[in-house]
Amino acid sequence: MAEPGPAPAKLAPAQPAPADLTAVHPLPSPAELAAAHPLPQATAEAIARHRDTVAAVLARRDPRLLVVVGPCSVHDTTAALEYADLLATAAQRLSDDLVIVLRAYLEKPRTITGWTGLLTAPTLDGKGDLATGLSLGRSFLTDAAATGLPLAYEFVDPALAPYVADTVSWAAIGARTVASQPHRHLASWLPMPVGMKNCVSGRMDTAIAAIQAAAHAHTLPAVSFDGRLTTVQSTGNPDTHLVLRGGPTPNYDRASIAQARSALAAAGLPQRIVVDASHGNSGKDHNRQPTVVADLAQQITDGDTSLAGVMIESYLSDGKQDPETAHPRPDLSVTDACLGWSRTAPLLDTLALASRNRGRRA
Ligand SMILES: O=C[C@H](O)[C@H](O)COP(=O)(O)O
Ligand SMILES: C=C(OP(=O)(O)O)C(=O)O
Repeated sequence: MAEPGPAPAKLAPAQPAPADLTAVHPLPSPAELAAAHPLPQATAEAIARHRDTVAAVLARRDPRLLVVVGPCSVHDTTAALEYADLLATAAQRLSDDLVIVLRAYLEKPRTITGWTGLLTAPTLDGKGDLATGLSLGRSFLTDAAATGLPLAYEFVDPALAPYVADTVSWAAIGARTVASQPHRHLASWLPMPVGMKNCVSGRMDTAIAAIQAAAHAHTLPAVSFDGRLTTVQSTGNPDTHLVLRGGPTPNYDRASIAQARSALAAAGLPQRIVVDASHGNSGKDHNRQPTVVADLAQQITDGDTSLAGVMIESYLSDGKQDPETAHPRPDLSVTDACLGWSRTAPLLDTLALASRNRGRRA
């Protein structure tokens, strides 16, 4: 008879609840936060129209070009609203050719560690103060939406989406989360077009799989309006699309766009692509964004109808600063380096001309 093996290890007992209840910080429900920072009816109606317009651009029912532009992250809401006012004026002027959407990103995904954005760490010191962040963040989003601009937002933490989603007209699932099932399921539920970014590695197949997954209905957990964890049934998002952001090498060139078109066609998906001029496409050097935009403008002028949109990281001043600096400037990015406004405005004119030229060819 075989020797009996070692006794199975006992399962560790469940951890007791933390004794120090002062370490627990209850948050408002999405309904309570929305009541404190409501969207006026007229703004909510404008957001519904913006979502339809962005979807129409992506489906080519509207011939204009989508331009998602703005800071890498918002760390100073007053300065970011100053930027939004500049952009709103440009958006109005160029509205025959461009649908301009403000990057209003309040959550930052990190490769390893770093500041996670205003919503979760409003004080820049890395100390999470979610209650303050949610209040400051939603107040900013309602003010930014009041400029009349559609807002773009990357949903990093699915649990926080119900607090802000009603303000958003275009969403991103980022390069670091596009493989994640909770993010794909969230996208299937979000009531706006969602761009799926290629992975940091440069692979686009994960984003294409994300587009397919989010098109389906799913059952997912979500925080309800009154703050309870509930089961939600999504219907599937018909307006998801690919965002090329480069990887170790760029993927905005004609060959990469053609490769993306083929991959989308092979998956039975519409060949509609947004290209991010920053991140892997600029090697994170903001000075390279104008070169990327000029190349994309030429491709659009030459009649490429698969190019539905362009993303630019832009802010009031050129460059970036260390987020841990003692007195951060309000006008300078604390995450990726951005193009300053004076170098961004001419790029918007270039893209408007390219969009008009493409329209003339059609
Ligand atoms: O868009 C911003 C950054 O590229 C993203 O948050 C990742 O930043 P990190 O690689 O510095 O963490
Ligand atoms: C983090 C971002 O992009 P990516 O996911 O492409 O790195 C971003 O756009 O802020």
